Amino acid sequence: MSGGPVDGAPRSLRAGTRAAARAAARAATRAEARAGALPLRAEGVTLGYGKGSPVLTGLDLEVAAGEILVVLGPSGCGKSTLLRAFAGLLPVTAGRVLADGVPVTGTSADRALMFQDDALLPWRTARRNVELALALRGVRRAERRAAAARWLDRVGLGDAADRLPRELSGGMRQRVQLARTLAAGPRAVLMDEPFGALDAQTRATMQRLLLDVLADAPATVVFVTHDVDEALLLGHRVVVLGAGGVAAEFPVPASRDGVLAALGARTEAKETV
Ligand SMILES: Nc1ncnc2c1ncn2[C@@H]1O[C@H](COP(=O)(O)OP(=O)(O)OP(=O)(O)O)[C@@H](O)[C@H]1O
Repeated sequence: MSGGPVDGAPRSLRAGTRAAARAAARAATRAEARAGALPLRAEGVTLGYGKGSPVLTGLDLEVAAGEILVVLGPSGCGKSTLLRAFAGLLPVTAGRVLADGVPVTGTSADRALMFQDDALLPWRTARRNVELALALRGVRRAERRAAAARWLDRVGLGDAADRLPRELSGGMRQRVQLARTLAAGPRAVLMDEPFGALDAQTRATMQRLLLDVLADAPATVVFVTHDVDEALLLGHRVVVLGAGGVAAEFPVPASRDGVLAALGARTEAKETV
């Protein structure tokens, strides 16, 4: 007997079945990885610095596992402050920040932060910058090199692995940062205007790269930007922060004009806020 019905089927049907099986395996891997993404939640959160008046008051915000939530809002409204609280770098004055239902009391490798500023160690090559993140995550020395090489390849920098940060362009350095951030397998990524300093073309490349990489290694993302188009391109949902808390919320696709109106910006005059 010649196996099951697939073996007896015409060649095109067998190929189709194999392709379907591969697609199912990919979907299963993605589902598995997505189950590892970290749900985040702010419950009645008040945040501030020292004795000054609070920056955010009684904020309620939920970020589902695997969701890309983009946070917009005028300068100084507290976007970075919110990210710091999710990262565990800033304690709440009131309320609770929860990751996977557990109160956040400090930093964790599960929750990675990526800034606009170039935070690479200047004396380490691109590869060794990525390896450092893996070492901090407890990856064994023998595996670090191969994993770092894979991630640098993934962001299109396989040939630049042995260059120092000063030998890389701004866009290349941000790509190393992205590789370094994601190589450590964080379950949530908190991104503070990560592409804000890049030229339009490099920025578009990075946006595509981020979505591409997240499709293979899903994580929950909270992404702060001033760019409405970037928000609508990347986000599953957009939240606009106003004085003290959430001023408006939009599922994506959302109307660009609606988001701009919530920001109080004049549609015809403003691309970014
Ligand atoms: N380390 C700090 N100490 C004291 N005040 C701070 C500190 N960091 C931020 N603030 C204040 O908290 C408020 C919110 O700042 P935050 O950086 O969160 O705003 P933002 O919305 O991210 O602004 P931007 O869009 O300009 O980056 C501002 O009034 C800021 O001056």
